[in-house]
Amino acid sequence: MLKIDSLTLERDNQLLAYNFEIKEGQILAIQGRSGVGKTSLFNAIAGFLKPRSGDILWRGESLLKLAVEQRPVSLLFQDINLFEHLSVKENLCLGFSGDTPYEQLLEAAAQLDVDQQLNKRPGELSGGQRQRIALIRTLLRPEPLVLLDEPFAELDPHTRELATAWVRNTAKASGKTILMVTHQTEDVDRMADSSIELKQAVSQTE
Ligand SMILES: Nc1ncnc2c1ncn2[C@@H]1O[C@H](COP(=O)(O)OP(=O)(O)OP(=O)(O)O)[C@@H](O)[C@H]1O
Repeated sequence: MLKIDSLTLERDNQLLAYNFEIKEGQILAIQGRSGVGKTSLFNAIAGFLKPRSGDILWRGESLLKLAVEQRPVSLLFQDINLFEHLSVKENLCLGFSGDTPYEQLLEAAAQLDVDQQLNKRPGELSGGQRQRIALIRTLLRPEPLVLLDEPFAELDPHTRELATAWVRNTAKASGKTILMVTHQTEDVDRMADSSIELKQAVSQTE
């Protein structure tokens, strides 16, 4: 279980408030207007933003006392970070300590139609191709909790369908718990086990 327990974050003199939980192995879609605090929530779960109050509990333990690198979290932000001096294939293999699942990575690249791009540099790829490379790496990393911030934004409808199916199948096969920000109702219908809509910031701080 991931429990977001009466969490508040201070951002831009506003207090953002969250309270929900998700069972392990489930996929939760998070919706809500621009600026409502979806990315801020991911920053707090990953450890980049310190909450003002409340708690984030994973398997009953607070994540707040853990440093970023100790948290059981793999995340894909909107501004995808790929290293330009490395090939796409090297980028794909980054971040695995020890056991890099080469076969799984290559199989995923083929399924998502980016297997012809592996020897290129990230700068030679389209936005949608970069997004798929980052998505593969984020999901195949060993961390059990996966945060995806608009992971399909750059994809055309056909590729989007491929990618949503791949994410769901991969997550279910490996028991991942996924929080996914999306503005598309069809992503929610195709992928999510449940969804929540975040509401406007509750109050202004002094
Ligand atoms: N680095 C930052 N420093 C200060 N305030 C920030 C920062 N990033 C975001 N904010 C503010 O925090 C609030 C929530 O922003 P956030 O990016 O979490 O929203 P969002 O729901 O993810 O929006 P979008 O759908 O546009 O990505 C906004 O009022 C925003 O202006």
